[in-house]
Amino acid sequence: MPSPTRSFSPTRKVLILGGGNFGSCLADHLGDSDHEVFLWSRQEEVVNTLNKSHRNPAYLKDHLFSANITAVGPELPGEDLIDQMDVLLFAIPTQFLRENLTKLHLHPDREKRPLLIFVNKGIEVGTHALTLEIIADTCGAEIAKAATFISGPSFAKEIVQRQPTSVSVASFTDSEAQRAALLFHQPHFRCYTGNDPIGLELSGALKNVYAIAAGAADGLGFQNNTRAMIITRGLSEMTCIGTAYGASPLTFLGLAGVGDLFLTCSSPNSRNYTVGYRLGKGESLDSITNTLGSVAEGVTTTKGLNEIIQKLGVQAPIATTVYDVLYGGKDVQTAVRELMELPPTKELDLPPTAGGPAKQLLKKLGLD
Ligand SMILES: NC(=O)C1=CN([C@@H]2O[C@H](COP(=O)(O)OP(=O)(O)OC[C@H]3O[C@@H](n4cnc5c(N)ncnc54)[C@H](O)[C@@H]3O)[C@@H](O)[C@H]2O)C=CC1
Ligand SMILES: O=C(CO)COP(=O)(O)O
Repeated sequence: MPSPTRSFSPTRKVLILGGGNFGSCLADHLGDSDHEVFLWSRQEEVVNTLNKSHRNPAYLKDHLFSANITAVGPELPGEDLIDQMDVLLFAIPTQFLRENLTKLHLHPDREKRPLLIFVNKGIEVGTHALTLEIIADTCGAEIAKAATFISGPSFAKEIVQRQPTSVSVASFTDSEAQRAALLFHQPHFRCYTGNDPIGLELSGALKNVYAIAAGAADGLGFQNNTRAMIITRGLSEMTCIGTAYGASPLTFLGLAGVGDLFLTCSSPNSRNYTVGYRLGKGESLDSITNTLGSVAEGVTTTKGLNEIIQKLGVQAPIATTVYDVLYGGKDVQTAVRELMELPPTKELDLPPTAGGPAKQLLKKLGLD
C-alpha cells in the first residue's frame, strides 16, 4: 500500500534533463511531492503528449504522470530557464552526457547555480571516464566537487507505482548530498547519504556488466545456484576493481553496490539482464540492441571497464568474459565452460587502495 507523500524539502524548481524511463519517473516522484518540475525531452512527441495528457508515449506508457510536470524541448533549455532553477537533474545515458554538458552554461559560484544531481550508471567509451570526470572536463573542478550522485536498486517502473524503494546519495560535499536526499526522501522512497561518489559511480556502472552475465546464464537455462554464484563473485570482482581504483570497499556493500547488483541480476525488468538473457538464447548483440527500445548501459560500460581492468591489473574473470562475448566473438556456452574451468583462487584478495585512478581524479578536482 503506497504511503502518502510528505515534503522533507521546501518547494523547489527542478529541471530534469532526459525524458526516458528514469527521468520521467523522477519527474513524477518530485511532482508528486509538490515540486515545480520541468522535464526536457529531445523527442517532440514526448513533450507534446506529456503537456497535453500527462502521458509519456515512449516510456512508462501506462502511467498517468503528475500534473506538476511541464515538458520542454526538443531543443536543450537555455539560460532563461536554467537560471530560474534550484535543481538540475541529469538522467541522460552516460555516452551522451559530455555533449550535453558542454552546451550548458553553469555558474561556477555555488550561490548562483542550481544543485546538480546525476543518476546515470555507466563509464564513457574511449576515455573510460566516470561521470565525475566528464563533469570536471566540461564544467570545471568546482562544479564536479559539488555534484551529487544517486544510485541504488530502483526500477523506474516500480518507483512510479510507489513501491518501497531505497537509494544512496553521494557527494564530496556533504551539504549537497543532504539537500538532494531531502528533496527525494519520501515515506516510500528512502535516501541514505554518503561521501564516496567514486565508489557509488563504479557500483552503479559495474553492476550492469554482471547483470548481463546473470541474464546470459538464465538464458542458457541455468538456475539459482548459478545466479547466486554470479552475484557473489560479481560483488567480489566489483569490490576488487573499486578498491584498486581507489574507492572504499565498503561502498560496494551498500544499496548502490550489492543492492543494485542483486536487483538487476535477478529480474527480467532489467534491460542489462535482458541483453544477457537474449544472448544466452542465441540472439546477436546487434539484433538485441536494435530492438531493446531503451538503453542498456552495461553494453558500452563493458568496453570501458575492460580497459580499466587491464590498467589496474586486477583479476575480474566474469567482467572479462562478458567483454569477450560482446566484443570478442566468444560464444556464451564456451564462455561459461572456460570460466568454470579456471583453477581455484582465494575467495577475496583485496588489492592495495593507494595510487589508483581515483588519486588522479581527486588531484584534478583539487581534493588530494
Ligand atoms: N530505468 C531505470 O529504472 C533506471 C535508469 N537509470 C539510469 O538512468 C540513465 C537513463 O536511463 P533511462 O531513462 O532508463 O533510459 P531510456 O532508454 O529509458 O531513455 C534514454 C533517454 O535518453 C535520451 N537520449 C538519447 N540520446 C540522447 C542524447 N544524445 N542527448 C540527450 N538525451 C539523449 C532519450 O531521448 C531518452 O529520453 C541510464 O544511465 C540508466 O542506467 C538509473 C536507475 C534506474
Ligand atoms: O539500474 C537500474 C535499476 O536500479 C535499471 O537497470 P537496467 O538499466 O538494467 O534496466
